[in-house]
Amino acid sequence: MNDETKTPAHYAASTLSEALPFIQRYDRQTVVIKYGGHAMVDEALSEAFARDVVLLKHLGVNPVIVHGGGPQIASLLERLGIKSEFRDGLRVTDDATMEVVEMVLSGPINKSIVRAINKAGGKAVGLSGSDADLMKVRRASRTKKDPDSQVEQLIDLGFVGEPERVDVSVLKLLTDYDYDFIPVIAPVGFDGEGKRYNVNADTAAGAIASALGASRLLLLTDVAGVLDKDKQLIREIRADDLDGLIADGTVSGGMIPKLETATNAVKNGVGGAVILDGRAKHALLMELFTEHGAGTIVL
Ligand SMILES: Nc1ncnc2c1ncn2[C@@H]1O[C@H](COP(=O)(O)OP(=O)(O)O)[C@@H](O)[C@H]1O
Ligand SMILES: CC(=O)N[C@@H](CCC(=O)OP(=O)(O)O)C(=O)O
Repeated sequence: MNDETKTPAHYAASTLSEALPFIQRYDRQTVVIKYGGHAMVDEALSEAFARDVVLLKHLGVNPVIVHGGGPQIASLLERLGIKSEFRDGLRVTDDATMEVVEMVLSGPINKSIVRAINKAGGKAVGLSGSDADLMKVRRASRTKKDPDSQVEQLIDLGFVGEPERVDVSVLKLLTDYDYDFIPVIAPVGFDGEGKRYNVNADTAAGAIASALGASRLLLLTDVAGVLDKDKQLIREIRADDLDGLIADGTVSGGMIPKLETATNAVKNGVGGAVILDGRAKHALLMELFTEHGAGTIVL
């Protein structure tokens, strides 16, 4: 049969057939998907995302979702007249901010993702890092050189947490093949005293992917991947390149914790971490089940 006589159904069937080696590669493998706040603003895209997650599950992959919600937190903080600032891509979090962060992440955002997946035929379960001892954190600290004295100064980020210990037992239970649940996790952790902490969603996803020994960590965001100074997509980054990319200003803002997460996850045994465009329909399927992949892979 030549190409002219092929119908769309023929193309669909051959696409499915070409996906076989990828379906075999990811059979029963855990893939942690970080669903960023910027990638969830469009309702049609959110529905497509939920359908793709359910399809992954039916194809034998074990998807675990960790979500963000930065823009949604920002909008509620603004409505409440609470000022917010970021340092090194992390939101400085005081008491009042923490209240809003937990309200937004563990409330409407988490539940809307759960409902979208369930509507598409999956069985999603909403959790936060505070459930079942999932994500114990320590207070995050950052330092900055004073430009005049060149002395390192401590930056206080307030209630920002860095994962210290991830207990994946609840995730193992939920994703057991007898039950087939899809965990959807809000990045709110707790410390040894039971205090709640705001964790950057990329960082949370990376820690969970490492603890699960995931084959892939997919970080969905609102850019095509990591861009160079000429705004061209960088297809591959090695862990050793990161410091240089930060130092020369190629990456900044929210891309810093994203790349730190990706490189740490790979160092900790995750098969590969990919930063990809959540605004592109079926980005997940393209990345996992086609030759082409999408975005920037960190190896
Ligand atoms: N080199 C870079 N390539 C791509 N994006 C970059 C780069 N440096 C900084 N960024 C910024 O990082 C943002 C992605 O991080 P963030 O806003 O935290 O996303 P998300 O909410 O999806 O986690 C991009 O929208 C872009 O503004
Ligand atoms: C400490 C810190 O910065 N926490 C983030 C948590 C949400 C998040 O990471 O959301 P996105 O992935 O959509 O950016 C915040 O408060 O915005």
